[in-house]
Amino acid sequence: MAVFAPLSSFLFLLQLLGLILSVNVVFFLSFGRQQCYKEIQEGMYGALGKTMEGCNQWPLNPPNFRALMEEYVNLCTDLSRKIMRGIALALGGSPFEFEGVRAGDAFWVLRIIGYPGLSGAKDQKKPENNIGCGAHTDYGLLTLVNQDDDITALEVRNMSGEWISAPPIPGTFVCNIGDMLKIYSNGLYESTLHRVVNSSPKYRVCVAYFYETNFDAAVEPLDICKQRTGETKQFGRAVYGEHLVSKVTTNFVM
Ligand SMILES: O=C(O)CCC(=O)C(=O)O
Ligand SMILES: [Fe+2]
Repeated sequence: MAVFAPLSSFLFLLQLLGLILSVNVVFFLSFGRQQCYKEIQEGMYGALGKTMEGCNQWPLNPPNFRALMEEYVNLCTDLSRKIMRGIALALGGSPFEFEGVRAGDAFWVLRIIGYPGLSGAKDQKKPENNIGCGAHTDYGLLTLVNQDDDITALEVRNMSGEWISAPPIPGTFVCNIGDMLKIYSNGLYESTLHRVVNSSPKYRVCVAYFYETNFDAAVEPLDICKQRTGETKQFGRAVYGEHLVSKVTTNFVM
């Protein structure tokens, strides 16, 4: 997990999202979590894409919400592609390792999450706030986490197995490495286990953008990474769309 400076400040957007999250308008609702996906047209990926086909449902108010979110997604996509070029170079490849059939048509997910503060959970007589996000790894290549500046809630498990905080640094994103990058890099990059525990009294908002491979990419360790890790393939082949569908259908069952 690493921290990167963003292209610009999105404070205004977070304020706007605070407003949106207080009313019941959703794309795909599960307790304060709203998400949209890069749209998959009918038949685009055959049986592989069937579960994910359809359009995002945008709220009509505020009227510029959709345009703002689409602009945000475009900026995050450009930034992520640039970061992936840097990572490709760092792995010893060409800057374009993650273009073409790998991530030239990168799938993406945008998730807007609201975590109630401790005071909101008091009436349930819970000693601590367990309305959060359980330990998991992200599925794709990279995640850009845009979190409230004044609440430390995101935790990461380090190599010694301890949970450590990833405190917000104003003006930056936390960047998670996802499962597909772990496979491509043959384990040189770890998809970091993380979770969210909001122990503050304040409602926390996070906007997480997930930069993925192509939906139908068949992901396996890159030769350049195998050479650096003793030629042994640590992971088998995984089709990103299958991995996503299996996570989505088991993680978000209502
Ligand atoms: O709320 C956060 O800081 C992270 C959320 C997260 O890990 C996720 O949505 O995958
Ligand atoms: Fe995550």
